[in-house]
Amino acid sequence: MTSAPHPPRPVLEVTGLTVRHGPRRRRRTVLDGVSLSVAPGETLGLIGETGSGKSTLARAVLGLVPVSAGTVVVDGEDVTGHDERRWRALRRRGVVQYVFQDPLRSLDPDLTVEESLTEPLLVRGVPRTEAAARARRFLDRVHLTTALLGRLPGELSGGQRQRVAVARALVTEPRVVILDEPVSALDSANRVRVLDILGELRADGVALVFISHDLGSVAGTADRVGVLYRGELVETGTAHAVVNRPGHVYTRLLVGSAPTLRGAPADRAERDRLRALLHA
Ligand SMILES: Nc1ncnc2c1ncn2[C@@H]1O[C@H](COP(=O)(O)OP(=O)(O)OP(=O)(O)O)[C@@H](O)[C@H]1O
Repeated sequence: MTSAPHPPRPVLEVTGLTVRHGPRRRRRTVLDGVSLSVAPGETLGLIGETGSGKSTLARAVLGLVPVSAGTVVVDGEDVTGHDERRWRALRRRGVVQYVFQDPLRSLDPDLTVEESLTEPLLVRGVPRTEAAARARRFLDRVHLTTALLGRLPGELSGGQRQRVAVARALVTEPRVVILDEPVSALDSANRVRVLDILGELRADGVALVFISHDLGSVAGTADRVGVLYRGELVETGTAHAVVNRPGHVYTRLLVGSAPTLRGAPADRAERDRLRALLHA
């Protein structure tokens, strides 16, 4: 008798994550008991309106904001109680990487593309020739030519810059890459290109957390979608299920407001009804 294969161990496991901001008497809960997990090669889309806590969740996973309760386990390592020294060591190993909405935040304006791509490797002790070879390989991975290696970020188009930022996140061969609104600053042609590249990464076994306020960008790329609403994860499911059978009122409103997702958008009266329910 053959036993069923074990599901792969998640590379990111967040359990009951709670983040509160502000001084004690005016403390606000920004994330409230959020639990999620991402498997190798899986893309989790995280959507929510502005202020719902998406960036806070990403920052908490990266040790950039203090966690009030809950745990974060990255590649089997509980990082919740890590001090700054252990975080630095983890970041240096490049296990988790972060790509910002604005690639100029991910890239040093004074470093050439080649320097941006080799720097994370050189600090880890990778020999220069190997780092240079890897930089070329990952530039190719994001469909850019080596002719760009000598350019500064300011000498690239927005779409090229974002692809360099993705390549830089990938050179350390991370287990998890968190992309915070990676396509929202791009025009539609570049948006499609970057989304295609993210789709291709799945085959490499990299786990992606793709954060966006736009369900339309996420639904085509993500295997599963989580919906954050006012700091709570109100819904998770396959992209197909969330789009076709949204459970939470907020998700129904999101789906109803995105005409390209399911043919016709919900009519105005239906959207007004859902909005009224949300704010009741
Ligand atoms: N350091 C902080 N101190 C106090 N409040 C904060 C802090 N950082 C974020 N917040 C608040 O936490 C809430 C969630 O913010 P967050 O940036 O995570 O939202 P978001 O979903 O990423 O929004 P956006 O889509 O606009 O980037 C917001 O109300 C924000 O004002």
